[in-house]
Amino acid sequence: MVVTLIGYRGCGKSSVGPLLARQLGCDCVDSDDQIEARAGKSIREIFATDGVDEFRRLETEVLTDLIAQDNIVIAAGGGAILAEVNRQRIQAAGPVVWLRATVETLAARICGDGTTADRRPSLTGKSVEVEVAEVLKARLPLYESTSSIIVDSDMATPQELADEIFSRLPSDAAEGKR
Ligand SMILES: Nc1ncnc2c1ncn2[C@@H]1O[C@H](COP(=O)(O)OP(=O)(O)O)[C@@H](O)[C@H]1O
Ligand SMILES: O=C(O)C1=C[C@@H](OP(=O)(O)O)[C@@H](O)[C@H](O)C1
Ligand SMILES: [Mg+2]
Repeated sequence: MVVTLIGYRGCGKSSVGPLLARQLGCDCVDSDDQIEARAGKSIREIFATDGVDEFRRLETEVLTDLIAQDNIVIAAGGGAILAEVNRQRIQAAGPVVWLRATVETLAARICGDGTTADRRPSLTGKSVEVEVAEVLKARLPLYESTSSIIVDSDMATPQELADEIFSRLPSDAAEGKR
């Protein structure tokens, strides 16, 4: 059973993932942690030194390895759905959960998150509000079409979201089978 959490930066994938994994009795792995560990540098440094294409290559490599593990919740990065190969692999592996949120919520959470600096280099060079609005608009069809479960993250706590996702997973996923 592989459950993958997708959604825009700040929607709460990294916060909800460990809570959901606890309920499922499995581990949660954050793909950004794995990418940084493999590269030996922060995501900001990867973007600056190696470029965004190298970051996306590492992201595909990490996701592929994580999916090969059984019994795992994957907190994906917000751009994981950009590559078709990633979309196909996470869909084939099990339930894909989109944590949907408004531009206002996402911008507020990104700006209020102390880890943003190293983990979330600018994607466009524009202000956070403008970037979220533009990039989210472009990605919305991919989040929607890739997900099998959608939860609204604006008004709920991470624990409430984990509870909702757990209750909506196919029963075989909750039993540790795919
Ligand atoms: N449901 C929520 N309600 C309020 N704040 C949240 C919620 N989920 C996440 N946050 C906060 O938003 C910021 C980004 O969360 P994070 O889990 O890192 O998102 P993602 O991994 O999707 O980018 C963090 O500061 C986190 O504490
Ligand atoms: O949306 C994106 O393109 C990205 C999202 C980030 O992860 P979070 O969604 O966990 O912030 C991280 O993978 C990187 O900065 C790229
Ligand atoms: Mg994250």
